[in-house]
Amino acid sequence: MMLHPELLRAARDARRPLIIATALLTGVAATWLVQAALLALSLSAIARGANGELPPLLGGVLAVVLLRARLGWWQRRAAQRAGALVRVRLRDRLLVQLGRLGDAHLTSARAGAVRATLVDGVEGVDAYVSRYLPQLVLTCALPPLLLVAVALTEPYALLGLVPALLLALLGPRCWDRLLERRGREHWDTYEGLGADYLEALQGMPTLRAAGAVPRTRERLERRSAALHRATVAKLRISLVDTGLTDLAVQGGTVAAALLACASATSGRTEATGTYLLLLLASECFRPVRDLAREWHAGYLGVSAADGIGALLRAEPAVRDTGSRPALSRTAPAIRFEGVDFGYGRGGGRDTGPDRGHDSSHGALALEGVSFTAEAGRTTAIVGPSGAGKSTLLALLTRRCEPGRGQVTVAGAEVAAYTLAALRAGIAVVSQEVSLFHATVAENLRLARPDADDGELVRAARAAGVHDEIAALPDGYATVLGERGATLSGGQRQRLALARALLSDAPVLVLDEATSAVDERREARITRELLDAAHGRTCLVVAHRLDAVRHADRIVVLDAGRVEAVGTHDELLRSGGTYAALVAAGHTGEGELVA
Ligand SMILES: Nc1ncnc2c1ncn2[C@@H]1O[C@H](COP(=O)(O)OP(=O)(O)OP(=O)(O)O)[C@@H](O)[C@H]1O
Repeated sequence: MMLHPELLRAARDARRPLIIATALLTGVAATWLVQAALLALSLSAIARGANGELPPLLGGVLAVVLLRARLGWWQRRAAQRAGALVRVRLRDRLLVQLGRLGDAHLTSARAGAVRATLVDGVEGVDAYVSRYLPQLVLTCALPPLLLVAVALTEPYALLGLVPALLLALLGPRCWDRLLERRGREHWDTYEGLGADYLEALQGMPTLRAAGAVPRTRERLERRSAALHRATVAKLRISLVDTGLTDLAVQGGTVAAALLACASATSGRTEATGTYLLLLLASECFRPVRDLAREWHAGYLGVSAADGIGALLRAEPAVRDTGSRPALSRTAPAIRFEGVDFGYGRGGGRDTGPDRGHDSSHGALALEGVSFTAEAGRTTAIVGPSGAGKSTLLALLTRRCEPGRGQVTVAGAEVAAYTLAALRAGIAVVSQEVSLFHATVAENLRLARPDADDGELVRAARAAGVHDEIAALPDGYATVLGERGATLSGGQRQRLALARALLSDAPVLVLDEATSAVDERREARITRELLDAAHGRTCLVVAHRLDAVRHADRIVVLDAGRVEAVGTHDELLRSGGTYAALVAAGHTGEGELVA
């Protein structure tokens, strides 16, 4: 009898169908009792030789059986409705929460573990709520009433029934803690195995290339064996639990039968009373037996409940406390003013759990960063690897908060906007492209569902991918494989660029968005893109400096600080990091750049 607060909270989503399911279950239990009474009367009639009484009694039994079948069908339907409601609402809440937590959470949690919680965990909660809970209510309510009925027939029978019922209900509670622990271990192992499998499948090309497939297979086999052990350990406890319940049920029924016989031979009960006593004693244990069965169905829900609760209560890295509903449609200026940021805990502004920290906790990723990306212009950010370019973009889209200083868009601090408004106003294309198993056109229209075909083509042309789309078997109606697997890396990136161009966002951020495009095309695509994005404020981080030399302004970052700001020619003239980076690029060391 395990009650988990998280599961009870989930049950509130389906209060009405659950009440109906429980009421119908009570109706089913009532039919067993009526059947027991009718059978007792029938047996008594047979014993007395009153065969004439049998037809109506047996007809009654038949009617009760039919009624039970009907009630059982309704009950299952109500329970399924309750379960479906719980599943849908819980998954909705989890998905909303995952959206709130953002990608920062998904970098710390493993995708396979989140999948297990969302799919298998929620299925377990359904079984717990729709099957176990109604049965639990019935088990708590019915046996005490039946004991009263038994006491009225033959009080001595309680001597066998009460201890057996207490043992059946309370005995397994001794194992609850152990069972809970084993359940959690089992769930953790299950989640871990799911995450390992997903990771191995997604990383199969890399594993193959590295010749690591056999090693990975061995690791997965070890994980599978660990899951097997965890399952057996859990089952062992569970079987002790079930065994104890069965023992108490069988023992109690036998004790009740013996006491019923004793009271019949001593003349304390008539034939009808004796038969009734025997049948009622058996009915006392029916809910207990059914509860044990439903427990096994709902057990997964109890194991997953902690993980579900933790996910629902997790705090996002940044809080969505802003109230500005949208970025203006005109291109805004973006300003970084004295921004410090460090990864890790402590320090910084206290607006959420993942703040930039003070320098006492280690090196800052950004320190005193100040510059302006002017409205409607293109600003490039360059610097060696680890200089802080991606961190800067993460602060702009509020995936983290500055420890000191501020980032403003159109004069308002980024925290003043709602997260949805801020992110809708900034179209980001990064190195990692998300494409979905859908047509090319559907993938493009994610950014703007109402875009017409002409707009799709214009965006695709600007991103340098139109000709390749047109050459696909069904052109824009070609279905892409999962994650765009049927395209090359460069094609995927250019599709993502076309998608960003389609969006109405007044700010366009290209974070190494052309890294998979060959060098010859990169500069041309970047130029055409920026032409197409004309009128928007563009921030560009690019690996190869040829791609950003035409930017209106170039901000040079080095070790988290702004080293210089200027045009390509100005920066070349002044020497420094930029000139060194360009020189390195020209001597074939371009990969060190940006
Ligand atoms: N999630 C993180 N946790 C801890 N440190 C991080 C994290 N992300 C980045 N860093 C550190 O912050 C610093 C700046 O990283 P950032 O990714 O912003 O650099 P970058 O200029 O974009 O580098 P690259 O050109 O290689 O992508 C680096 O020292 C990096 O190791």
